Amino acid sequence: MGFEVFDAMNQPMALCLWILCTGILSLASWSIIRLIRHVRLAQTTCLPFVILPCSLLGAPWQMAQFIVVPVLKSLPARLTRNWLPFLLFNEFWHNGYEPFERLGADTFLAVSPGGLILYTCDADVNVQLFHDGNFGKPVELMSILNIYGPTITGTDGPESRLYRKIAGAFFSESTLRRVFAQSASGAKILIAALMRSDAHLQLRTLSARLSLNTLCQVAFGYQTDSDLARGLVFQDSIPDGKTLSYSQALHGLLKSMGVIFVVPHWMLRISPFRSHRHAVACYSELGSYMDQLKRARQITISKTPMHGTSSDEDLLDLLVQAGVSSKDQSTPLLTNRQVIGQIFLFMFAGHEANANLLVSIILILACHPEIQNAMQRDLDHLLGDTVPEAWSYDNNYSELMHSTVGAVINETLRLFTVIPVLPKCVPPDGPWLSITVKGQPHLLPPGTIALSNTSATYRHLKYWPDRIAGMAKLQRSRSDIRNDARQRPYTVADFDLLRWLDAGSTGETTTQTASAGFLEPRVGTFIPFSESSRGCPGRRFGPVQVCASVATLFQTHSVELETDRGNGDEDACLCDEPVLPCP
Ligand code: HEM
Repeated sequence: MGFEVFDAMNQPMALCLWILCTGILSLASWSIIRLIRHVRLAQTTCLPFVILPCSLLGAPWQMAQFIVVPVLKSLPARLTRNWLPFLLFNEFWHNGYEPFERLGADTFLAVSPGGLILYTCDADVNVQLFHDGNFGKPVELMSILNIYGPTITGTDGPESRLYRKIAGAFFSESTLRRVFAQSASGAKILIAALMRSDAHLQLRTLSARLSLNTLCQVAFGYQTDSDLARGLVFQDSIPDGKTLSYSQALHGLLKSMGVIFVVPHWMLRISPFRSHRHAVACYSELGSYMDQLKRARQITISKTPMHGTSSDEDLLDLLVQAGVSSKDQSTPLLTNRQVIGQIFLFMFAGHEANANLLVSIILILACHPEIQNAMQRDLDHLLGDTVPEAWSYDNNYSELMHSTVGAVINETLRLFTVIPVLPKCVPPDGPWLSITVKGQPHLLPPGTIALSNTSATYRHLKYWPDRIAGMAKLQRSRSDIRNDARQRPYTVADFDLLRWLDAGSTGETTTQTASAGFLEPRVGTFIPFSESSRGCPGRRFGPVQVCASVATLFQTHSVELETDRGNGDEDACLCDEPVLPCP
């Protein structure tokens, strides 16, 4: 009797244990079989490869890394340093070229049970990935952006090309004129906000609000300077029927995209976590803002048939018109979901990178007063005492971009690259594709993901010799520096304007060329906006916006590091008088 009770109690537990063990064993066998298969595939390419326990892009790693990475990092570095960096997406920027250097290859495959990923920082391979039209975009990685409808980025092939074609007319010279003027006007409002004593704690938020407001005014005819002024003091106006302002909804959503993408929305609504309920509120309120925006423009267009003639068409005109039938077009080119999908994508892609770039510039200038001083000298020379309202894209932009201002923007884009890796892929249902590495062709199997690592390319000494950090290295051995993450010889220390300004007069012309003394980087070595058919459509919009903002901010004001807090922390703050004289 006693034994029967014991058996009965343990049967469920034994069953669970058996299922667990069988599951683990099956998963392990499946992983080993797939790994062997992928290693064989990697061998056929004749490229160097490194074996990883899982794929950087796989869902299991994405979910488990927050627990596993601290454990792996606590192990002796010699056990992990040759492979772990290739699994740490968020550290690609920090690591720069170092993991490639350690491995001794600029192009190699990472092989795991999840598949093959090509990592490269070789300029020639970058060029092939961007310009060979056979390489596609791994849309499944980008489908997180399709939360309101299919987007230009979350699709590939003819569909993505259609969205691009519709939006293309917006990126014209007349738009750039508006961007320049609006950015200067917005930056004046930002100055007032930055003068507040706690502004340095909100630099990123303030910059994002400025950038979003500029984009909205120029691309969607939405928001005003007064909205910006209120937004920058966190007194946004919230219309009746809403609980969040438009920018609160968008920025709140961008923080929680993952959860919105993965978890059913009804679950988020009843979740005990406030952050979940907030995420879904941001999602639905932003959806409602975009819908209202679209409907209002539809009404305007239908009432004024001449509205949106080619010179004054904004992006919203183009998208809304593509979503309605007309005399020439009996079936609309875009469905409602496709229109809203593009509005969302452009709202996101059109302001985030600019905002981050402006913040990086402000911080880097605070770290380098001598560079700030030089830039202000150029601003004095080019703009004198004229007010921003008197400046224009036609008269000032090109000159500014060939001066220290352009050098600051480019050097910041190089060292603080906004997107640390650009993904491409060999289409899973297509043929093997060839890439040439150091003159040798290699065939990549279908389904291979290719990551062009811009952070590593921009810190590759072959393309970007470290003229300043080289001096420091004379005093410390390279391996000392490499093993001490805090002392790495790049980023802030490596910020060097003369690369861009003195290009014609340095030995760098062997690898790079110069136009009117301003560096034109060798193709494939500087790709902040990506290239070719999937390159950034805002590649001119972004610099125009940032250039006008920087000129406005720094013509009359300076930033300096606030170092008197006694806790060793340093922040940037804005001063109404130039800290350093601008002779
Ligand atoms: C400094 C500012 C900017 C930087 C550094 C930047 C950078 C980039 C990069 C690197 C990509 C390619 C991403 C990839 O291949 O995965 C991209 C794509 C894109 N960017 Fe920008 N961008 C900037 C500003 C803008 C602006 C102002 C707009 C629009 C007004 C914009 C709209 C887009 C769009 C729609 C895409 C997706 C293109 C596609 O998937 O085919 N960007 N951007």
